[in-house]
Amino acid sequence: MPVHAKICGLSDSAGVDAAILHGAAFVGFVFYPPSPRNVSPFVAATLAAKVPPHIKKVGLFVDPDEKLIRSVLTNVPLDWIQLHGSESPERVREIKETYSLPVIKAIKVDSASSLDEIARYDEIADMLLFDAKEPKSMENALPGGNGLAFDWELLAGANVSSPWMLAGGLNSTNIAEAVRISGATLVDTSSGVEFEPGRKNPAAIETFLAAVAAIDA
Ligand SMILES: O=C(O)c1ccccc1N[C@@H]1O[C@H](COP(=O)(O)O)[C@@H](O)[C@H]1O
Repeated sequence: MPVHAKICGLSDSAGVDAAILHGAAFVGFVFYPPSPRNVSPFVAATLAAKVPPHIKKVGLFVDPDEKLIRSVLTNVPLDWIQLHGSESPERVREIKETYSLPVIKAIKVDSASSLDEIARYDEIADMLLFDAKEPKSMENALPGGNGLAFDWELLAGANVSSPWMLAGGLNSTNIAEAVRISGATLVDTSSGVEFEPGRKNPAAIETFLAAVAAIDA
């Protein structure tokens, strides 16, 4: 089965162009001010205008309030909302219904028990995304986008009925193994295609997407 990729945390034209040219299925913009990848609705609107309709535009939020979501959606024609905080199932449902957009809910994984969360969101979110849980010991950790991988074996036997995406520390050198072990058909990267946090590397985006395209999942 083919594997499709999301390139997240895009904040400039060169990164967006590389994602489009080399076959991303999704592009992501971060609307979370503490992140080095945060973009204003104005910048995101300019970048989103470059994206052809077959590539889906995802807006990433962390426990967003209505004011933030509205200010983004007024300017940026998102196709998906990604919720990467501690949003409850009720809040996920509310956001879906209020904005009539499909929602990706991130589940943070650090052990088998993390997967208990699947049952809480599986019938509510339109897609789940598995990312590494940020370790308490990590200084300046973000709620995601820390470039950390988790034990992909945990997903091998997981019972998920919604579509799901693998994230967390993925790059061109580990993506084939990550897909082989986890069984993912959708993958997401941000840190793995950067020069430094918040500065995407177009050549690394190209290499990552080529590695994804070469996978015979
Ligand atoms: O990228 C961020 O700055 C970010 C901030 C807050 C929540 C999530 C964030 N990023 C998302 O985390 C996963 C994994 O990223 P990485 O490849 O390990 O860097 C991915 O969905 C990012 O978009």
